[in-house]
Amino acid sequence: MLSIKGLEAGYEESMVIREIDMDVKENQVICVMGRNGVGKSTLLKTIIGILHPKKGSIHYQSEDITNARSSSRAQKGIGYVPQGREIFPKLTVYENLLIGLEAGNQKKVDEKIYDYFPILKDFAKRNGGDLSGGQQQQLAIARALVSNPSFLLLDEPTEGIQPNIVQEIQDVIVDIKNTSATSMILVEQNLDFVKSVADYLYVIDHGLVVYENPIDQVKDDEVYRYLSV
Ligand SMILES: Nc1ncnc2c1ncn2[C@@H]1O[C@H](COP(=O)(O)OP(=O)(O)OP(=O)(O)O)[C@@H](O)[C@H]1O
Repeated sequence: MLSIKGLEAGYEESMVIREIDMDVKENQVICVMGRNGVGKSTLLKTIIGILHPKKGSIHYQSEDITNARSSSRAQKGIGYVPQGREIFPKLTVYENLLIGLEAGNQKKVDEKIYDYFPILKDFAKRNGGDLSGGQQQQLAIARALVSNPSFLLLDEPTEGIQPNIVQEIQDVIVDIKNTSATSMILVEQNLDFVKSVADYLYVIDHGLVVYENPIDQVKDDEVYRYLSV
């Protein structure tokens, strides 16, 4: 479904990700772990098209999207939840969701979004900036889901979030996996969370894949070896 080959990307002269190969199949949840600053967000930004690769290719549903605009990737069904949420603080919760609709081909906000995150219905008229961090994260995920993506990129959705909301986000990811064909790449720091949602794990270090395994073959100590500072 998504195939990345020999991907290299970075900022100006600095190469951050180097020679990354990754394959994601339909309905698969892939997790990417790694220490701070190793290039996880850079990888997602390159997949969604905010950054253009210096080398390598990205194919989505057999189509070469290596040089496609990010708006066209969104139209093709790739949704993105950036690190730090990036919701619009002066717009209401509902208006934030409408912006998510513009990215895709859906016409209205599916009630399922409110089944996932009931607080967004209760707080529909509040400004996004007045929500708690956890509620903003729910809004950021919902904003990506309203366009009914076939592929979802999630950048550290549990970072700094209270445990009950982490649990809700986990439940939503598992439900999407169980009830749709949607695939995901999830950047995450929490190995327990990863093991509860993922099918396959990649660990990145210095811009390279240094460890990969199906989740049922992942050994915690091997992963922690790459995560410890
Ligand atoms: N806009 C930018 N311009 C220049 N360098 C950047 C920019 N954004 C990130 N970097 C650098 O690229 C490297 C990788 O950053 P990236 O955000 O991809 O790491 P990460 O693995 O997602 O880290 P974290 O876990 O802290 O979010 C870091 O050295 C960072 O300082």
